[in-house]
Amino acid sequence: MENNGHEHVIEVTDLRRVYGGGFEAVGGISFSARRGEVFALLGTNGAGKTSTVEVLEGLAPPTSGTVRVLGHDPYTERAAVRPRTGVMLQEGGFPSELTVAETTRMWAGCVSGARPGHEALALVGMTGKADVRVKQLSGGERRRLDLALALLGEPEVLFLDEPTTGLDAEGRRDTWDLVRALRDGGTTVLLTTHYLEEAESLADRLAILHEGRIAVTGTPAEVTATQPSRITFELPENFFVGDLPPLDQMGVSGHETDGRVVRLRTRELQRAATGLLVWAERAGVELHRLDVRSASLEEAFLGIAREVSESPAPVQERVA
Ligand SMILES: Nc1ncnc2c1ncn2[C@@H]1O[C@H](COP(=O)(O)OP(=O)(O)OP(=O)(O)O)[C@@H](O)[C@H]1O
Repeated sequence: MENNGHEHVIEVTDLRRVYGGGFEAVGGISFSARRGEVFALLGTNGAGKTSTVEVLEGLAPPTSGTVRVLGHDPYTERAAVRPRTGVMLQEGGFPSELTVAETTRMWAGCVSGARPGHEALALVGMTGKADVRVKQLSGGERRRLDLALALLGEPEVLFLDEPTTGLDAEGRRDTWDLVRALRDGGTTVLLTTHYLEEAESLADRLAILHEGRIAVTGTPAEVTATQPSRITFELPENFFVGDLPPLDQMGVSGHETDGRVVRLRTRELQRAATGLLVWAERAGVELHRLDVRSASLEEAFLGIAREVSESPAPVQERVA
């Protein structure tokens, strides 16, 4: 299969991975990523992200199901896939006595058509560290070196396993900018991360894994929309929730009170906020500590993890 334009570069269908002792780490998941798309795999610890990515990278075969990368089976057709992919592992594990430049040169020797090492180092802002030994690098600098090595072959598909772990805020933003630039240049990126802000900011689409299954998948906005938005405020003395207009008519689906603090949940944030503010204006009431916010991916993540662990059967592919 040729992969031009918008065809799927990564296709995972009913993937299962069962380890030696019979433990099912990945329980039949399906997702795909197009050319020039960032797809994020999120999940609780032990959810099956690495077990999935290892199969995509061709490091292990699926127990059942099919996986295609650039139209090929990454395990049985490794020679066709490997030169077109870049892999950034969680632990680079390079000889610590080598300098950054030596490491880059050594790695470039294993990559066909590698770009010059200094170019890869420049992409990740490591030009000034070329002569430093790997063992002297900070944790964040090692992650940048790992990324530079993954970029040596100018890959069409890039696997990034927790790429910004250990990076400071600036390093994280730099990596995000680089991933966006690679994506805009047509690279397909499969990202695993524990930073929900990272997924929200970078991913075109994402899937949240829980106990080896996809609990929810979609764009960050679609996944976030599975959770209600919230309005919080403090009612002044002598006012009670019963003084508010009927909550259901404002699109409010639920509420809690804690002393004078009122929390409203709604899936119609604009309608609920307008109803509340118009009421306050007319009643001459000042709402202290007013906070109006859409659900974040973090709330969606926590909500889904909670919901799935409480329900007997996982909810598959709730958002198409
Ligand atoms: N070789 C193995 N043999 C048996 N079980 C394994 C093996 N490797 C991983 N597992 C188990 O499979 C499950 C999924 O692990 P995996 O590393 O894929 O999760 P993850 O989502 O990447 O987690 P984390 O976020 O903690 O890195 C875990 O329960 C883990 O203990």
